[in-house]
Amino acid sequence: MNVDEPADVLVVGLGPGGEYVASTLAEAGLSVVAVEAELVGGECPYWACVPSKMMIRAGNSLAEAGRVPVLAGEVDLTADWGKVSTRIREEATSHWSDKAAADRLTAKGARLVRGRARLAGARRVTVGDRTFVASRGIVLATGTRPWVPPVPGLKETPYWTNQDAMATETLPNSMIILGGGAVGVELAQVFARFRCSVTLVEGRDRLLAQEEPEAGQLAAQALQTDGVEVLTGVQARHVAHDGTLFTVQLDESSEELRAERLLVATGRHADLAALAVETVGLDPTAPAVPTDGRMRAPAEGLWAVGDVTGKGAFTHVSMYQAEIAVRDILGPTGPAADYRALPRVTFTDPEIGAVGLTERQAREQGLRVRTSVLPLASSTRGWIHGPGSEGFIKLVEDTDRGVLVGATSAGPAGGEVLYGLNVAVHAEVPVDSLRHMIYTYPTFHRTVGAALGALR
Ligand SMILES: Cc1cc2nc3c(=O)[nH]c(=O)nc-3n(C[C@H](O)[C@H](O)[C@H](O)COP(=O)(O)OP(=O)(O)OC[C@H]3O[C@@H](n4cnc5c(N)ncnc54)[C@H](O)[C@@H]3O)c2cc1C
Ligand SMILES: NC(=O)c1ccc[n+]([C@@H]2O[C@H](COP(=O)([O-])OP(=O)(O)OC[C@H]3O[C@@H](n4cnc5c(N)ncnc54)[C@H](O)[C@@H]3O)[C@@H](O)[C@H]2O)c1
Repeated sequence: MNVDEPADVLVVGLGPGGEYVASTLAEAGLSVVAVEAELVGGECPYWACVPSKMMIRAGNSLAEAGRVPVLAGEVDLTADWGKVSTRIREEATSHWSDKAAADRLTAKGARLVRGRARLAGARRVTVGDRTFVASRGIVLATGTRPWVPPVPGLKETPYWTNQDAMATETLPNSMIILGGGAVGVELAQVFARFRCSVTLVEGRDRLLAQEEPEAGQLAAQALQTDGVEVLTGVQARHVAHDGTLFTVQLDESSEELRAERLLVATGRHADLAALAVETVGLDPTAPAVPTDGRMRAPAEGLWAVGDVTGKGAFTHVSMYQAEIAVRDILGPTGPAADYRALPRVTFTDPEIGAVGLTERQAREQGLRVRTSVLPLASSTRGWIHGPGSEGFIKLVEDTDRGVLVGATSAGPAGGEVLYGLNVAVHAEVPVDSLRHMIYTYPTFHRTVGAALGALR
């Protein structure tokens, strides 16, 4: 007969959020059982942020070299994907081994259990035929999986998800990407820069649909400059694979796309049914685990952090929430989770950084707003920079309070320029104060000063 195995805290899923919670609580002396079905570290280091940003760094170096003839002379350029895939295999993922991460976790005192966990009532979890019981509670940090749309034929084909794209040692000559969110646009640009012929299909009327319309337009222009065919406002109606090529039929047209590979980047979903959340009274069909400001879920002894909470599928959100959950468990508690100044960066070239609300979201919330949009090219730094200086600063001000509630900084280093805007939105720095700040000359971020003056 199996005996219940006790712990203070059970952590289910060891992506960035779960790993932080498990190791910090163990280091603080709690008895922690940490359960992981795949790799300790989760999506980010092996299949997502880190390898994709390595690809982007490589693609950007090609693009920058391509700008040399305008600025500095001649280059003889040969793109070699082997260098990228070797770096991902050897430097980033150690051949997709989590030994270092697992050792780091257990060295801090957590007990690592490998397997897929299911909830089994309050404070109870099963992994295979073992049952664990937590005296303090359970932290769910199980992330999301790719969401594959119900397009007829698609499921029967050998389509790629982000995992295949990160692991590939060779690039196809041609690729269709379904989905023009962050994954789709970042990878479309990388692959195109490595001479793959890419068609990007986005069902909504613009790329990066959750961001400002100007951001989507800029991303589309940048991709087209790199040779990507960008199709927006169209859905795949049927997908087939003949053993060599994919065929994608689009709606409202007789056009058929053909390519060697098909990457599905149509979003992600949390599988709450697989976690048996109904055993603790939660809805297994919900898109996310609901959480309060302390990352507590509405069930006894249950916390959730990361993508599974649906508060923003970003590693920095997961880490932020993990810290709040740890503080709630160990004490003393600090400020509650606050997503007003949620920053995000799409790492295309130009980078598209954004924080807080878009203009539309602000207006939908009933705020009286003033906005401004200024192109970087009109600034001294943009003009000096020359090729590759595309971008803009957009600001959204709540005029009643005189503070910025949202901003976008797109351009070279747009993700770094975002930092100042992130502080302004988070700390509610008065616009009047920002307007009288000194902005370094000649920087890209100096356009923020000009955009503040242009708020209408
Ligand atoms: C291609 C791509 C690029 C990205 N780039 C960025 C970026 O540049 N910046 C950024 O901030 N974000 C990026 N993201 C998003 C980022 O990867 C996620 O937000 C982040 O990984 C979420 O972390 P998490 O803590 O929720 O756990 P995850 O990383 O999702 O890991 C969850 C873990 O839980 C495990 N698990 C699930 N169910 C169970 C179970 N029942 N039992 C045991 N274990 C289980 C899984 O095996 C997994 O290891 C990117 C995503 C993709 C797909
Ligand atoms: N730089 C970063 O921080 C970064 C990079 C990559 C991913 N991420 C995170 O990962 C998550 C997943 O990214 P994603 O790009 O897969 O999802 P997403 O939800 O951001 O975008 C998916 C896109 O696919 C489109 N789509 C859905 N069904 C479609 C269909 N049948 N045909 C054509 N288009 C369709 C949607 O309209 C949407 O624009 C994001 O939420 C993001 O937070 C972050």
